[in-house]
Amino acid sequence: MQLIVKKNPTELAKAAADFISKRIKEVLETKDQFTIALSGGSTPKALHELLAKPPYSQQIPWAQLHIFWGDERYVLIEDEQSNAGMAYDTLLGHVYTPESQIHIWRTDLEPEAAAADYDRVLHTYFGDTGPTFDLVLLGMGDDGHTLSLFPGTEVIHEQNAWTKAYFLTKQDMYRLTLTAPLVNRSSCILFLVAGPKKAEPLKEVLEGEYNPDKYPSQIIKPENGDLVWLIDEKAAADLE
Ligand SMILES: O=C1O[C@H](COP(=O)(O)O)[C@@H](O)[C@H](O)[C@H]1O
Repeated sequence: MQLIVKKNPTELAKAAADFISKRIKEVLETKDQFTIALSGGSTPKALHELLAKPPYSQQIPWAQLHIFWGDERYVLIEDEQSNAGMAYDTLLGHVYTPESQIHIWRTDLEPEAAAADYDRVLHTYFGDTGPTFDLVLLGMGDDGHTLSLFPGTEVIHEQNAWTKAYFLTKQDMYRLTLTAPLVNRSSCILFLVAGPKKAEPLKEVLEGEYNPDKYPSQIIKPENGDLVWLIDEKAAADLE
């Protein structure tokens, strides 16, 4: 595991953009498509806005990317809470990746059907065995959640399914999420974490006892891939 601390959210976004750009370049030297899973929430917005501009908008071969999402809120894409909607507004609307390579969760279907549809899309793309994403971008919520794996939910311990839909009582909303077994088969996982509200959960996730029911981000441990935590100084404040 690699831990990189940057001064503030602006430097964090720049470091993430450099990391992603370099990773894409390296992987595309050996194959012709790059698969990335995006995250939602507020932290990735600055990263997206940076990637949407030169030099990243020009140096990244966007047409060779296959874009997925690690999780989604069960709202239509037009809703301001939509992770896919946010990514279109801040990034995908400004670069060219063919629509057929942008794999959104079908929140126009019933929740279970949307999860089944995404499972089918993933199995069609990756097959049933072997490594999955070239890069998964993850965030961590103030409560230690990542993806839509929230504290105290059964989905944290899912062993088989690649996707899940479930009703998250505390948010009064369905959530759609990839599961840990799928994400942990990725070649690289990059957490982006910023701000003072993340300091306490981050300390517990990285230095506390293993208790993924309370801090679900602990369940993310790539089987063979790289795990990188890119964080800002405020989020790092409580670390030893
Ligand atoms: O709800 C979500 O939150 C997490 C963390 O978001 P942040 O706003 O604290 O950065 C995010 O990773 C996840 O994709 C999203 O659905």
